Amino acid sequence: MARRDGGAASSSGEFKGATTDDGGFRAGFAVLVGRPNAGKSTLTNALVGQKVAITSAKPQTTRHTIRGIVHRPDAQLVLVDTPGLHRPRTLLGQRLNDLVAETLSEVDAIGFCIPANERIGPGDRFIAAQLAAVGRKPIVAIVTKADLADRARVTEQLLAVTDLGREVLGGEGFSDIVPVSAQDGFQVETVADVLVGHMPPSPPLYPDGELTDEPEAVMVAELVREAALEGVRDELPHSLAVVVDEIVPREDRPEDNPLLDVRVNLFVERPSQKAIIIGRGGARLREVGSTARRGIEALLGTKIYLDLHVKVAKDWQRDPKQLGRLGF
Ligand SMILES: Nc1nc2c(ncn2[C@@H]2O[C@H](COP(=O)(O)OP(=O)(O)OP(=O)(O)O)[C@@H](O)[C@H]2O)c(=O)[nH]1
Repeated sequence: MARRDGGAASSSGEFKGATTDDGGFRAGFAVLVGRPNAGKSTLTNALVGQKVAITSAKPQTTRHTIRGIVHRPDAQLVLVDTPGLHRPRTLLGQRLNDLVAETLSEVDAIGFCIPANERIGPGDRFIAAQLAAVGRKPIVAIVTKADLADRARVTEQLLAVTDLGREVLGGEGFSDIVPVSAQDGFQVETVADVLVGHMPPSPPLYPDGELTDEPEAVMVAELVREAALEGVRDELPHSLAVVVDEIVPREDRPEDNPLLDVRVNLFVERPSQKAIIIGRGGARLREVGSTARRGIEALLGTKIYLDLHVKVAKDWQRDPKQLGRLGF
């Protein structure tokens, strides 16, 4: 474990408490950005305390903006989990980046996730430059995966992140720098405190207990997507789009034992990718189906029949009409 004595470094030298001066409530929006695999989804889940965003060992899995809501007695923090900011290579990439830019302009604070165990690279610099362009927003640097680095390495990374902030943002750089491990809970509270400190005085924005405002279909699609990408090669995440066709109650079921029919289409770009998803004799698709079904049943709280169809939609990433049809 890296730093148990952590705490947050604030450029102004003071720690910003959660409540307003008059002890009032704070509420607002924060977004976590960072390159693919930086740990954004895992941190969102740790902050919210329940699995809402979908994590995966493969980059680029968070295609939709998913909000998790941190409810506290003194504050409400609405977290938006974006896809990784990255250089646009395809039309889809451009649309994702537009989505990110739009999201950034609407939030009260930005959490910039940088893994403790990897050197700062061109991807991080690119994102930092994008953030600098957003203007005067509090940007909190969050050094993630602190459990994967020893104490000396975490310290070194905190210094490197400080330098990056001063260099790219100018002045004092990042408003705060916080090391965290979402995996073992180290400093997750501190990240929440620091982000809440940047929220404006406001009554709660959402009713208590609400964890996400994503439509169920999007979360169902994400669960299928996560299952389909489990253990596959790097090229597939970009080439897979999952669209829920329908979720309908099966007729003639007893009231105390309902069943939902969930029909989902998986679009890939090439027949070879279709073969990967389906597997020999359909074995892999069956596995994807049963993994996704368990998640969807837990999400919807009812038994489902999951019907998966894999289709080839050639170059769907580059074709605006296809993108529209796929819901992007
Ligand atoms: N050891 C350790 N692993 C972590 C931690 N946070 C995330 N990970 C792992 O890092 C990988 C990527 O984490 P995600 O949370 O999916 O990363 P992301 O930034 O949301 O990734 P994209 O959706 O691709 O943008 C997963 O395998 C996580 O289990 C952490 O605090 N400690």
